[in-house]
Formats: sequence, structure tokens, C-alpha cells
Amino acid sequence: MTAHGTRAGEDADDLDVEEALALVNTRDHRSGRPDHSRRPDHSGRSAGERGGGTGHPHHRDTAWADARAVAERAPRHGARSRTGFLTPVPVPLGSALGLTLAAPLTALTDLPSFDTSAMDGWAVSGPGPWDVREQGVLAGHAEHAPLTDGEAVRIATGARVPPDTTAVLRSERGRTDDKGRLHATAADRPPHTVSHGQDIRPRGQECRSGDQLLPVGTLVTPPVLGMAAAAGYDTLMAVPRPRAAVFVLGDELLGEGLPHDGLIRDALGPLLPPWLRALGAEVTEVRRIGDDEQALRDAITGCDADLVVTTGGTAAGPVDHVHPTLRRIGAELLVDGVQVRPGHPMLLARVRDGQYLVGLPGNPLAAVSGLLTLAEPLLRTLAARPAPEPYALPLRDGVQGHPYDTRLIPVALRGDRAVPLLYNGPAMLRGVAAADALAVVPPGGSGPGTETELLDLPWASGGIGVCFT
Ligand SMILES: Nc1nc2c(c(=O)[nH]1)N[C@H]1C(S)=C(S)[C@@H](COP(=O)(O)OP(=O)(O)OC[C@H]3O[C@@H](n4cnc5c(N)ncnc54)[C@H](O)[C@@H]3O)O[C@H]1N2
Ligand code: MOO
Repeated sequence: MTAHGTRAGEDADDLDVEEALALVNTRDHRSGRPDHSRRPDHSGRSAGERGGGTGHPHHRDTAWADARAVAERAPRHGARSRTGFLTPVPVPLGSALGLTLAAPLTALTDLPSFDTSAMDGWAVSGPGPWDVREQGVLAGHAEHAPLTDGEAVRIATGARVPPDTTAVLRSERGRTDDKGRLHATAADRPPHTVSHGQDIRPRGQECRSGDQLLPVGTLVTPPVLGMAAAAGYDTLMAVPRPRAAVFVLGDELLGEGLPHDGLIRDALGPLLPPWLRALGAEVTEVRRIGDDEQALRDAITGCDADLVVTTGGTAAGPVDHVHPTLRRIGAELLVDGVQVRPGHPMLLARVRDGQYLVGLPGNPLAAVSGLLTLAEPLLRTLAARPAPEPYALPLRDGVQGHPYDTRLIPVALRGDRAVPLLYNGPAMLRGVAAADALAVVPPGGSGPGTETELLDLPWASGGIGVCFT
């Protein structure tokens, strides 16, 4: 975990991290101080909002862990690919960060590809003193004439040593006398001799052409890009980024300004594209669609993205068009409701072979829950990325559970504890905006100190390079 100090309090000089945390862990707006005395209703909802009143799981709802497994496996059951990942393509190095190698990285050259000076100094042949050749050897220049025994030539780090060089003498370990002859002087290392091969990087020291440097499946990180370039690559065979389109539904949404007249700001249009990118997707389209069934249908059927993400319209209200539209276009529902709070109306469908749709609920934290439950594992399989190592930390404070459903609760990490954050109701982003992770709270809840599974937010760790591109 990184950057605990760079979250909520970043641009407030007099706010330390604990105070920043307090901003999302108190409801006492006037004092701004944490109020640990209150035991909040962590659901942030009234009893009437829970589970349609009964609290019982809906008959179609999939258990949370099963829903993630279905999403992870879904692409493997398509006709196009048994592995589930997208067809690898050659990708220029400059675009390959965050992708997965689809072929082993095999050296296209010896490294170093010639005997190289490791230091600035002189290439020497045989024991000293040496006669110094007039013209020196710089890096990037063609091969020089062989040295004869007793001869030296000025050489720069990285330059190719002339044939018959026996060692390189560093500039600080040699001096030339008034006749221009070079002597080894290393005061720290008597006797003043130069051992054979000293400060020469021999050709092939790191690898020989044809050696496997990295296996298939390696995540392309900055050092992998550097290694690939050094080994002679201009492009890498990699699994491309899955292409994702985002359709934001709802007549009540504003693209700018203050809420007014029952209209509210669209929070998901700004939130989802960068989050999807952080999960490894290329976002090809973000479109606001009103509560218009035909427009939704046209948008889905006209879209060639690997993943369509819709927001809102998943429930059973009069303008909730996602289910009817999926039925009409013959999509196969793979997950239709999940035993998780928030976000239980989320769904996953196969629109056609090779194209999936994740229907996120409209409530913003419910949408985040759907993103991590369904979109993250699906994108991971499409992009051939490994599952993150599961990990758990004890909760600092207990979290009230739902009787039947898993709860996902924003937490901040403080040392080796996860601090549950308030403002975690389905319509709220205040908690998750200050969070490092979401805690997976099982049905029934977790007491203080209970080891609890955490889902990292991609920018808190592990999101190397794929974040914020
Ligand atoms: N009778 C029932 N009603 C609802 C149930 C239920 O079980 N029975 N479940 C509730 C839960 S839980 C959720 S979550 C929502 C899911 O609703 P939808 O996916 O159909 O979403 P909408 O109705 O379109 O919107 C819900 C809520 O979120 C606001 N919203 C929508 N999009 C955005 C956006 N892009 N940015 C910010 N806010 C957004 C919208 O205005 C609504 O307030 O259904 C409950 N109802
Ligand atoms: O519980 Mo809903 O699923 O508000 O998000």
C-alpha cells in the first residue's frame, strides 16, 4: 500500500492523515472531529430500502464469490477462444505497458552484443606501463584496430573494446608520465596491477541470442519495456486491451453544473472510464443515453466493443430498460442479481459470442460494487492477467452485516488494520473516494479485529502503468 499521506488531506496544509480520515468517519460536520461514540448504520440506508423489505435473497441472485467466478470464466466458454483471452497482436513498445506477453521474450541478440568497457579510462593490452594511442574510443563507434601488447587507448564507458584488449584501467587508477606512458596507480589496491578482463563487460554476459528472458504471461512493466528494447524488440506479441464502451442511462442526469429541479450530476460518466482503464481496458466510447429503450437497443447492437458497461436501469422500475432490452436482443444472462450490498441488481450477459455486457446499478457505490464484482474478473480474463493475490487484514472497527448478502465496505488502510469508512451507502461516493480498498464483509458481519478479505483499488497498489493512461 502506498501514499497514505496523499489522499484526502493532500492539499490541506494543516490536515494530517488522521484528520483526513475523520472527514469520512464522522457525521459531525460542524466540528470536523471523528465521532467514534456513534455506532453507525453502515448500510447508510433505511430499513425499508434493504432487500425489497424482506431481506431475503432474490431467487435468481448469485452468491458474490460465485458471481466473480462466473465473470472470470465467461470468456472461456465462448466459441472464439478456450483460453478466454483476446487474440494476441504485435504491439509497439510505446503502447505495450500493462499488457500481458503472449510469447516469451527471447533475446534477439547477445547482451552485451560486444565486449564493452564498463568504465571511463583506458583499454590496455598486457601488463603496464603502456604506450597510449592517440585517438580514443567512444561509445557508439565502429571497431578500432587491435591493441598490441603494451599499448593502451582512451576509452569511454559503453564503448566497444578494441580486439586484444586484456583489461580496462579506470581513469582514477592510472596516470600518464611526462613521456606520455600510462601507469597503473591504484593507491587503494597495491600492487598496481590490472587483472585480466577487469572492467570489461564480456559479450553475452547477461544473455545469449535465443535465451528466454521472460516467460509468456509476464505483465509488461517499465523494466520489461526496457529489457525488450535492449534485447532488440520494436514490438511485443501481447494480449491487447479489451475494448469497453460505457452507456450511461437516465433522464435525470446532468453533464455539468449544479443539481436543479430534480436533476442530478452524472457521477458515473467521469468515474467509470478511468476506472476501466485502470482495470486494463481501452475505453472506446462513453455515451449518455436517456431512459430510451430504443436508443439503448441501438447503442448495444451497434457496438463492437468486447465489453459494454451500462449504468442504471437494472431494477424493475418503469424506465428500467436493461432487462427488457437484453431479452429483446436475445442476450444470454449469465448473472442476474448478486447477493451483495450495495449493488445487488448488477448483471452480466453475453450479448453475442465474444461480446459481454455488465449492467451496473445506477446508485454510484452500487456501480463500483458491480465494476469490481463482474467487470474486473471479466476484463482480467480477456486481457490474460493473473488474479491478484487475495489478502486480508483485521478490521479496526466492527461492521454490521447483511443477513444474507456479502457487503463491500470502503476501508482506509492504517498500518496493519483496515478502517471501515462511513458514507458507504449505495448512493454515496464519499467513503470510497477516501478509501484504499473495499472490505468483503460476509453475511452476518465482522467484529473488530476480524481478518477480512480486501479488494484493492487499482491506484492503491498493483495498478502499474495501466492506471490513469
Ligand atoms: N422496488 C425496488 N426498487 C429498487 C430495488 C429493489 O430491490 N426493489 N433496488 C434498489 C437498489 S439496491 C438499487 S442499486 C437501484 C438500482 O437501480 P437501477 O440500476 O435501476 O438504477 P436507476 O434507478 O437508474 O438509478 C438508481 C439511483 O441512482 C442514480 N443514478 C443513476 N445513474 C447515475 C449516475 N450516472 N450518476 C449518479 N447517480 C446516478 C439515480 O438517479 C437513482 O437515484 O434500485 C433500487 N430500487
Ligand atoms: O443495495 Mo443497491 O444494490 O442500493 O446498491
